[in-house]
Amino acid sequence: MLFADDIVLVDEHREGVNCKLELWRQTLEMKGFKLSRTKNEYMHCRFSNSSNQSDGISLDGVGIGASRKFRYLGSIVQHEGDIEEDIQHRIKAWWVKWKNATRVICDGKMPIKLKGKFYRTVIRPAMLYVPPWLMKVTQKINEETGLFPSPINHVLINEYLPNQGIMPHQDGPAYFPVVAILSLGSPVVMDFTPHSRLRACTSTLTEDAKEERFSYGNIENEKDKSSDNNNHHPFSVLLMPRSLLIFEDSAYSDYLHGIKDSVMHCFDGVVNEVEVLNQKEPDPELSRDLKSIQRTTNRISLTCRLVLKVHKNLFKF
Ligand SMILES: O=C(O)CCC(=O)C(=O)O
Ligand SMILES: [Fe+2]
Repeated sequence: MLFADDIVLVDEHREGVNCKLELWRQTLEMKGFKLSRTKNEYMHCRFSNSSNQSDGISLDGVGIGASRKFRYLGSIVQHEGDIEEDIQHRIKAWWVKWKNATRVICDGKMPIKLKGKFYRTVIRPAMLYVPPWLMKVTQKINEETGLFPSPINHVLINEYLPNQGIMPHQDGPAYFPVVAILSLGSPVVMDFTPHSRLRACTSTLTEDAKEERFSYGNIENEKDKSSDNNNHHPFSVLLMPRSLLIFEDSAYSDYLHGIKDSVMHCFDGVVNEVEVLNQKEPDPELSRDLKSIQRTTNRISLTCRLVLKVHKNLFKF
């Protein structure tokens, strides 16, 4: 039995697709093939956000089902032109491969020499390899921002459960001081708090501020330790899905950034609040009235940075 898959018929108009489909059907049937009515689907793309709707596509007079996305040659194409699902899918596939590879390295029974060989031939090339889809993302960030002096060479991919965040921290001197964070999945609020060396008096803690310090659990949150007298005030940013946050200069060197370990995030007073309230299609996890987010799905972030110096023999077995 012969089987053909992954065929896409494209046209600007519904009539065009219907004609092409009919031609395909007739040609295939002449050669003894059959087009499956259940497996074929059509997708109407709205890349230009135009509102005209398709009336549907039919095969031999019978309508076929509509789809909002499809997989073609390994890529997921979405009807509104987004690439979010594609990226999430590729990250998941990569994680599975990575976990399998690290299982070998962590295997106590494996001789150290063999581990070294496995590291050099499998792990290290995988770590230094930037897949083309990710390269496209980092190149676009480089080109659009013009903030990195050379190509981004480090992307950290984090996945957060709905109650997970990241403790307040600084990214440190190993990186060029510009960070670009691409967010996918659940929206969250990222808090920026001035570094303690920039706060004048720590003895004037207010009760509110003391409470804030412990709101991250047992990690000391330095937020509001004192209201500093040098223009370094805490602030927060709402990170919506598919948004790109870039910070540099004093936001990099003078502030800690963190995300609360909580399923509920309040976005009242975030620096980009207006942008959120103006959104045409609000995120289902976000309540405009309560100015809060109820995190129900995972969040994936791609933190893109430039490592200034890569040590060749960082790990040696
Ligand atoms: O996941 C994020 O949005 C932040 C990650 C981060 O700050 C880091 O990895 O240094
Ligand atoms: Fe960070």
